[in-house]
Amino acid sequence: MGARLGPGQVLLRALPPQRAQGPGGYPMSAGVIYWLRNDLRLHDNPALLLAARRASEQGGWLLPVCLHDPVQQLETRWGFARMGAHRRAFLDQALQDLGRQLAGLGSGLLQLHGSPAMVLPELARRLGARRLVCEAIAAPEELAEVQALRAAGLQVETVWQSSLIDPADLPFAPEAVPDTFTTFRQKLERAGVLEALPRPAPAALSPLPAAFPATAATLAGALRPLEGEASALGDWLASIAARPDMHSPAVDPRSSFPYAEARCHGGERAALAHLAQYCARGLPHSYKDTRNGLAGLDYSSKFSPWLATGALSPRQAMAAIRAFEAERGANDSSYWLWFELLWRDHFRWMSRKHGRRLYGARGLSERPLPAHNARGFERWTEGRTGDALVDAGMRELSATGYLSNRLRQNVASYLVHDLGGDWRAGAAWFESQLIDYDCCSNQGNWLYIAGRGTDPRGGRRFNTNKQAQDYDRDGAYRRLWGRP
Ligand SMILES: Cc1cc2nc3c(=O)[nH]c(=O)nc-3n(C[C@H](O)[C@H](O)[C@H](O)COP(=O)(O)OP(=O)(O)OC[C@H]3O[C@@H](n4cnc5c(N)ncnc54)[C@H](O)[C@@H]3O)c2cc1C
Repeated sequence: MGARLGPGQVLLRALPPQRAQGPGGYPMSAGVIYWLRNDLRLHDNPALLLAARRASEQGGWLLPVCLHDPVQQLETRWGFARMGAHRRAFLDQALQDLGRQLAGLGSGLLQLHGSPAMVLPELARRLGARRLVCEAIAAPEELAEVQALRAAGLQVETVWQSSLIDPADLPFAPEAVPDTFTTFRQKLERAGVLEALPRPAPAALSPLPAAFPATAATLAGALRPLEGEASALGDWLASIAARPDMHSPAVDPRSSFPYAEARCHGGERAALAHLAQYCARGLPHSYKDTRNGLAGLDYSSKFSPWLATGALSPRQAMAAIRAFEAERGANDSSYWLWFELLWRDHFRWMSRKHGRRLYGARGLSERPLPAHNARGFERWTEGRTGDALVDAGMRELSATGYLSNRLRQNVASYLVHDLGGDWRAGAAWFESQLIDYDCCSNQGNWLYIAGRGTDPRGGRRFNTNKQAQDYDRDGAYRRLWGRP
């Protein structure tokens, strides 16, 4: 199955004849599809718990599914694939881990190739299911995906679970969240609002559909589901099963997040092990002093790649930090982890509040449309701008899929304010490259730098020479990444 085939083509070619149907085109059967999105974990996953409950209430099966949408492989308008090789490789690690974990609970993970609107309703029909549960994501494309499933007749339940603070605990309506971060944080802290407590992982899951032509073990084989199955359902599933190009890039040993090493692998087990060792080594006590570092694993928490894929829940991370504080004392640094995780929350609420407007060229501002400096942008992506700090950062990003916050700020500012480039091209490049790509955090931070978001200060311009003096005085970082 070629990755470039559109989902429509895939289905039209591959579908076997329809089986007998019940009302609304769905045969009657007790079963629930759990569609995994950015929540690739068992711990603190209320959506999975709800799906499991629905399945057992009906005495039916539960099928965990994740999709590889070909849209991710298409070229953006800026001339590169939406999901680059590092992101794909890290995600694949996370899916393999989850597949094994689900198999351990007597279930499995089915990975399919296609868009949600094309694949999920058809899968439901063929399995005789109508119910689907997934996490809620407050971003335009993700909302449209759910709408399309409902329009296709599926009974979709979504569960909001990606923020530290539960929506019900906010001291204001989610639609009225203050636009400025400081006001948001202060109101929460004055009201004594705390993060929601993480929910335990399920101890067992309902079985896979009986009609399903594969064992849990073959399903857990991640990208090799259903080969050689003879039934029509098996043929159909095999024909749309994902087999993305699996060339994992070699990871540069200079990386601050060497995800080729087991300790930094994608997936829940590595995430939880990382969190445990981060606290056991006392690093929350020094976070605020080290967080502006540029190279190495320990200068910041490195939670973000696991948070972005959902392998780590922010509530679980915060629970570990609270336990650390209870045992070893709180200080400014451990507080600052909460502070930064609140930034992540704030960008989520902003996306939920302002919706599509945040994704337009002007953002929330009335300022003229941004220009696109095509040659400058190309030099920027390749680390050939002539600014040593920016170039070093851009090389690290494309060689490893990770970049420190300090350098993200500098390279973003340089594109927007020094090269006069379109912030959307920069955001799209980050989306393609970052293994911790998170739609709300990425969009929010780029808008913030470009002065087109909710921050009242009208943008941030970083003086990269001064930044190099302040944060890379001895030039070690620029030397480290001085060559590709
Ligand atoms: C232009 C730009 C684009 C960015 N794009 C992303 C993105 O796609 N995904 C992403 O997770 N972060 C993004 N960030 C935010 C930040 O750079 C990363 O979250 C951070 O570098 C991740 O490393 P860490 O986990 O070690 O962070 P730490 O410093 O240890 O922080 C702990 C956690 O707090 C949260 N956090 C910290 N800073 C921010 C911030 N500025 N905005 C939102 N959350 C924050 C993250 O969840 C992070 O994991 C972006 C920043 C900039 C300036």
